[in-house]
Amino acid sequence: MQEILLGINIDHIATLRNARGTAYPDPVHAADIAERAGADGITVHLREDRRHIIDRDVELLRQTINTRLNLEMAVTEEMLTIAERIQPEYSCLVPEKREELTTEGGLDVVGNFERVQAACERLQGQGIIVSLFIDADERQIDAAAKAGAKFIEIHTGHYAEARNEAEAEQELVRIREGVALAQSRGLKVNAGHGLHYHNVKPIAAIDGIIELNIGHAVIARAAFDGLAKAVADMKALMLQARQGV
Ligand SMILES: CC(=O)[C@@H](O)[C@H](O)COP(=O)(O)O
Ligand SMILES: NCC(=O)COP(=O)(O)O
Repeated sequence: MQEILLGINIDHIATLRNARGTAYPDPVHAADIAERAGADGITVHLREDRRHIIDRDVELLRQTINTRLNLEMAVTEEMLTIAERIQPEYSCLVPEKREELTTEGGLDVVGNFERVQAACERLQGQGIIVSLFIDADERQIDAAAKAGAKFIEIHTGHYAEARNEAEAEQELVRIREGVALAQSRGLKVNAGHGLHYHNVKPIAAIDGIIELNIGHAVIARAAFDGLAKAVADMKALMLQARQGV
């Protein structure tokens, strides 16, 4: 049986921090906990609007991560320069729209071929492994291979957002076929986006997928799994104060 790896996306630790402008919760601390719990890599998306992860986080994570840093980024000169300076193990090129709540689809490698190819060449020339975040679409997979990327990350958002079982099954078939096609083109395959505790198993079962990148659902689950202790710790502190401890 082939092993499957888990990359944990910690963007939304930073979302929570930035909501109050505090120094906590700290993505560096989150990465440490995730790694100790078995994460095989840490993923962050440095968005152009810096709505969650900021440059300082990426710099500190680069110094502290013990597994691998996967830097998700738009294909812009600004981000390419940052990646060259930070030297993540992986750079995942993603599409970005300023007004979107989260990434809405895969990168259009066909429509931006020269730009993506040049970015692959530039980053891989620096020893950074490039992954292209794309839909399970034959034309995009072919273009990704032609652009020289070593990996693709198949966008599982359409599967995650399926409105019924038939739609989910249709998306699963598309993803399975995409994985097989990508492998036949010499690409290594990761997957991610919108995966959670109730929809991950059929994707994780697909042979050939090397790693799943999962963030939002894990951070959301952590809030509830940790809530009872957090409340009890606060109450204990207050009672200690009344007892003069
Ligand atoms: C590329 C991808 O699927 C996710 O990493 C997503 O882009 C994360 O960004 P947000 O956390 O802002 O949704
Ligand atoms: N590339 C996908 C990712 O990093 C995590 O996406 P999500 O689980 O936060 O939707």
